[in-house]
Amino acid sequence: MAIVEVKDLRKAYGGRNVVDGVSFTVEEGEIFGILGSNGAGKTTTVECVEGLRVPDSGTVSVAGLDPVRDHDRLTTVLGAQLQQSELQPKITVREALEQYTKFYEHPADWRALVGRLGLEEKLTTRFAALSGGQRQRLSIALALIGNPRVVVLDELTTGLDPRARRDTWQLIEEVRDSGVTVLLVTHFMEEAQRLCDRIAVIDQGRVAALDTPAGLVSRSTASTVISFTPSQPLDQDELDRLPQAVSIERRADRIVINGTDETVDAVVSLLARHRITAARLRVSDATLDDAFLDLTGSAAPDAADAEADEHAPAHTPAHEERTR
Ligand SMILES: Nc1ncnc2c1ncn2[C@@H]1O[C@H](COP(=O)(O)OP(=O)(O)OP(=O)(O)O)[C@@H](O)[C@H]1O
Repeated sequence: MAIVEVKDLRKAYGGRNVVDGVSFTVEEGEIFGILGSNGAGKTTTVECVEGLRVPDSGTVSVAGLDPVRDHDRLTTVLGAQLQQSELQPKITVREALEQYTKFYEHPADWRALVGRLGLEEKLTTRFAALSGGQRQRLSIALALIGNPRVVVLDELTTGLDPRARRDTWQLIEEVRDSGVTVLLVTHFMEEAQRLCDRIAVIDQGRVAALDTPAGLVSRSTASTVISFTPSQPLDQDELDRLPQAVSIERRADRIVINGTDETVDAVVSLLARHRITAARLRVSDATLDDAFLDLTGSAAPDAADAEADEHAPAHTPAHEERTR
């Protein structure tokens, strides 16, 4: 059963459509990913779901509620990840949990959440003294305090080191396993591939594709990657004529080609024709990065982008129209 329904959502700023007819539904119990490059319109989309921005047109429904019109009731079904700026640096973990508990009529027991999220030892620690990973744990705890049916996590693991990121992935899976639907906004291909049941790839305000991670990879035209080191130089014109090759890269002495099984057959014949041997020949399935490139025409946003974002100024104008 769909718990979030977004239909033909549109939002423009300064005459530019930043969300341009986005539609998707999130099924109860899934981790649904919104994946896209910087500025693709991901946050604007989920903030419309959270009722923090007012759509220009289109409809959004969360458990049957209109996020803007029914905002008070929405907070009982939807938990949003805390923005760091919303907590005082001096507040302790315990104080934050107690304060948030008061916002809800039927809150979860914060002590149980603290146990689940491994924050027991940190109850008297001030927010400013928490590590990035601990802040994210607190952020998840605060999003879950109202016993929501859906949580929205926007770039939750940006800025975390790989270990803390993996720990956070496990927590997100545990949240889903406890019956809460997760709407996850991310830059990270690996994160999307590992966690999401389905992914909407957003490109320039539109849904470029919506499928399972495996479905996105297999529907991309470049579903296979072949790489090898030829024993003699290969003529570029001949490589360019390979059927269904989406990209051909030379990396030092290696050639890496994204294509299909037909491309692989053609590479093998080409090598045989010229009596060229291929050292360290590898044929593998394409990854979500390859599919992303194929679907959006731009390279997958990588960790470096995300780390850089951390230090970029937040979009403050959006908050002017926040409804809470
Ligand atoms: N309140 C606003 N006023 C003007 N422009 C805005 C506002 N909010 C967002 N934008 C612009 O809309 C576009 C989409 O922004 P959005 O934050 O939704 O993208 P995003 O996919 O979440 O990007 P990122 O990954 O960088 O956060 C961007 O070009 C952004 O600068």
